[in-house]
Amino acid sequence: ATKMALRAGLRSKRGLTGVAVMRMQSPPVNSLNLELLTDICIALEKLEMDKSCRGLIITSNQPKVFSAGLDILEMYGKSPEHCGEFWKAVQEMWLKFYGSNLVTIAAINGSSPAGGCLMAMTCDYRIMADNPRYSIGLNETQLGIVAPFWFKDTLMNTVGHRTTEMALELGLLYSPAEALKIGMVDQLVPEDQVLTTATEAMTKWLAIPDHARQITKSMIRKPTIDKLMSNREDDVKNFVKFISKDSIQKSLGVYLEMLKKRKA
Ligand SMILES: CCCC/C=C/CC(=O)SCCNC(=O)CCNC(=O)[C@H](O)C(C)(C)COP(=O)(O)OP(=O)(O)OC[C@H]1O[C@@H](n2cnc3c(N)ncnc32)[C@H](O)[C@@H]1OP(=O)(O)O
Repeated sequence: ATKMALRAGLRSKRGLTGVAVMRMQSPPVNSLNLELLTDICIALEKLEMDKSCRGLIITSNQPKVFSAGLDILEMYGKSPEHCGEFWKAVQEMWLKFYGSNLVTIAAINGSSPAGGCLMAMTCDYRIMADNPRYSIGLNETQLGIVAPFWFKDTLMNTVGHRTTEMALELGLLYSPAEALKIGMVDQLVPEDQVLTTATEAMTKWLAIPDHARQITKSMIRKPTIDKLMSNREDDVKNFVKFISKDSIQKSLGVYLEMLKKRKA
């Protein structure tokens, strides 16, 4: 099954060219498994190489959810080898998005916990549906797991030091209004206007000459990217060691059960 729809080189009625729209469609909740992560990375790599493409809007084709974050089933009851491969794919996704030369806009049309929030925060601009039922944030500690330093860095670069302490230690999930207040998202709009607003915002970003914007973006983000680049292998080892612990596996199992019970 295709996990993603991609429309590159989109020409809208308003004459916006060179903008791709990536719609995640991995039912039910766009949890980021190895397959979806790989598809996303390949698509982004192709767009980066396509000289006619200058911008990317990422959104969801699933109702009510942008992305449920990392697929817990990729980390629960799996071999250390599998966990290592999975983590490399998570790193790759982050590196590609955070370091992208394209203008990237997240059109967040549903809830976006943990890895979903991380993915949105790698973008240059975030527009979220103004629906109080939706939430966004890095809730890892609520699962009994610890977000790695580059999740923390991304959050810190987005909302600042003190807010990161509260958000990350408490594993807070924010309503769209709260997320706007702390700067986790940049704009709230009615649900049916998320994509059109993203297109409007894109026009503004594309008015800036690419080379000037790209060099500026790189200057701001490079130190954070370099930190992971020079620690990639250790980061994989740390993840595998941490996630393989009996106590952590037990926490993930309890959390998965809670998700199922909540549904019942
Ligand atoms: C150790 C180093 C750090 C590792 C870092 C990890 C970062 C992460 O991203 S961990 C993942 C954290 N994600 C979450 O906590 C989100 C959990 N999901 C939800 O809160 C909700 O599903 C939702 C708000 C996203 C959507 O709610 P909705 O009511 O529409 O759907 P549900 O009925 O809850 O879910 C449907 C179905 O999907 C399963 N599921 C949901 N999220 C995940 C997930 N992240 N991984 C795997 N599976 C997930 C859920 O259990 C349901 O399954 P069943 O239909 O089989 O019951």
